[in-house]
Amino acid sequence: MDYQPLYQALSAAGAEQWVENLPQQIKRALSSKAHGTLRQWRSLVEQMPRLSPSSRELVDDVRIGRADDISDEQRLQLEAQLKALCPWRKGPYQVYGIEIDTEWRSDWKWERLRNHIAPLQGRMVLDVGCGNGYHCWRMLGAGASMVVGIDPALLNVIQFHAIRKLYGDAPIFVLPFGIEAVPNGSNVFDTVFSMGVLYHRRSPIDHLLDLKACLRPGGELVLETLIIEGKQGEVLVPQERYARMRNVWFLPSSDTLIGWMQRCGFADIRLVDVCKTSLAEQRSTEWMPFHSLKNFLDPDNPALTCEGYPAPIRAIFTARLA
Ligand SMILES: Nc1ncnc2c1ncn2[C@@H]1O[C@H](C[S@+](CC[C@H]([NH3+])C(=O)[O-])CC(=O)[O-])[C@@H](O)[C@H]1O
Repeated sequence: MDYQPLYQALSAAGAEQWVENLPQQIKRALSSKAHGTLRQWRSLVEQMPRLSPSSRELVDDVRIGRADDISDEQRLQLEAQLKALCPWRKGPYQVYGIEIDTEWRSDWKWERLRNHIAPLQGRMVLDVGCGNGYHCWRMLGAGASMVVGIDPALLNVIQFHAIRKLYGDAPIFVLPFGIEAVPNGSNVFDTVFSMGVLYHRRSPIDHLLDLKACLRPGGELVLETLIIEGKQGEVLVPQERYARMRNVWFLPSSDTLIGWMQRCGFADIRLVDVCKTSLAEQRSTEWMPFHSLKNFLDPDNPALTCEGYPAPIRAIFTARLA
């Protein structure tokens, strides 16, 4: 992938210090010898064909090309290549007539927030914990001038490379590391998204401060996370697992989280959506055949997780950096 447009945009925006290290950071992560299957995944993407899609839709879904752009044989081969990158968690994607039916209906989350955020037209956007980049594509579709996603899970990054190859050149990049690898002096983004990440962080306040450090003054934060119902000051710290996930730390009430955001210096904080995750939004599919939400809830009481905690409720907040 040609990262030059990314380096140029970041340098022009004033993040020269990051750009100095970025090529090394990317190279190191994508050639990690500690990761057994990484080389296999990368060669799978290399073997995928460079096609010319007759259409590219990003506004209302992510749809690249049509079924009749390629032969049946080509489609079967492409489908097998994409399946070799399973499990696909975030999507859905339609590519050359292949429906990648992912574990999550990530498009539903986008629907819940799209009318509440500052218009992305011409904005430089960072999506922290972007998964395989599904929402990054929707951000590009909403007119962002450049979208940078970051995610430390390498299968996600490789899935993004696959979709990016099928789509063709575009100002969209997914970088193979977490928020902690973004250095000081990267406060160049007009909008920063953090969706589904805060509860994975052991220090939620530091996460909010890290997000703040990526925003230019006046920029917008879009924060989506698991919450609990409760008053100001209430927060759930699961004893061990939450909905079978080991790495879940802080589930605040919405008022508690608003307090944390205020304390971190965010202004105009708005709670724009609260939604109980349904079994239709997160489920096992042909493209993610493992256990999903249904298996993580109490079989006798779907209002509870199998550990006895309140079942997942997700909230979306917007805020501005004063
Ligand atoms: N330190 C970190 N820095 C950045 N990303 C991280 C970090 N730790 C984990 N992640 C990444 O954050 C993503 C969270 S998933 C949300 C995806 C998308 N945003 C969505 O809203 O659908 C939600 C979930 O699976 O619980 C994963 O892709 C991790 O690899």
